[in-house]
Amino acid sequence: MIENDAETPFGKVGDKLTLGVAARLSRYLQVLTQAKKMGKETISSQELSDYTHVNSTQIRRDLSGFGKFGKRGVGYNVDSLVSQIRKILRTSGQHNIALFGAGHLGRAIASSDIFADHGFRVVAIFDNDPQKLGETVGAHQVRQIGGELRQIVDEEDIVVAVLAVPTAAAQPLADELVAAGVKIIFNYSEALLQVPPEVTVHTSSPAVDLLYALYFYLT
Ligand SMILES: NC(=O)c1ccc[n+]([C@@H]2O[C@H](COP(=O)([O-])OP(=O)(O)OC[C@H]3O[C@@H](n4cnc5c(N)ncnc54)[C@H](O)[C@@H]3O)[C@@H](O)[C@H]2O)c1
Repeated sequence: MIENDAETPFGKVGDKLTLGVAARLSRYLQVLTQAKKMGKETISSQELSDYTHVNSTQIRRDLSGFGKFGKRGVGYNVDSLVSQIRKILRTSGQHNIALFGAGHLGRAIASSDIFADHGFRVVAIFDNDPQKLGETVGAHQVRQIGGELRQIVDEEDIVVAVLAVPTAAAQPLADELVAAGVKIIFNYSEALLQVPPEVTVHTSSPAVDLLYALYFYLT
């Protein structure tokens, strides 16, 4: 178990990680979480490399501080690595999400466990189409975004807003979310969102992911 001020290969647990380290650890975590779901108990650095495209020397270096369970020939213990990396990424525990847009994508997200697997829980779903109000999507009834957004963000302890709305709707919505105190926006639209520095935007684009895959194919 890593304490909050414990040393890790990346400094103390409370220290800020570089973007590169955070990105690599997130990718390891994604693979490890899936491996755990599939009942895999150990994983080698080569397997992690195959799934993440990070070279295995870099992986061994990143995980060298976790050597206690990175036994030669056996590989890393999946369970231990998941909890250690979660601790370093400070993603242990539950984090609440509000979903905006109850259309095709919003419904798919609300009914799947893609976020739940990583400790994220959808606690509210919003849509501005009056016809969708009150519809049940996943485990929730669709709500309308109203003046009480800040109150809901506070009461439900919402950390992340997931935007599954048309591109044209994304910026005005982001402005409302920033005003309501949301600190992380996960944007599925194509909009290039402008937010103040204290707010983080992550834009998910399958085409960009595909370009990344293409790069490995071509090189
Ligand atoms: N990155 C990805 O993997 C990915 C995949 C599919 C779709 N998308 C994007 O996700 C978005 C949604 O796609 P979709 O297919 O679900 O569209 P959709 O039209 O089925 O659903 C959009 C929903 O957003 C609602 N909406 C519009 N303005 C809103 C606002 N201001 N507040 C709250 N709700 C609002 C609409 O009423 C509708 O229910 C689009 O921007 C699309 O390009 C991204």
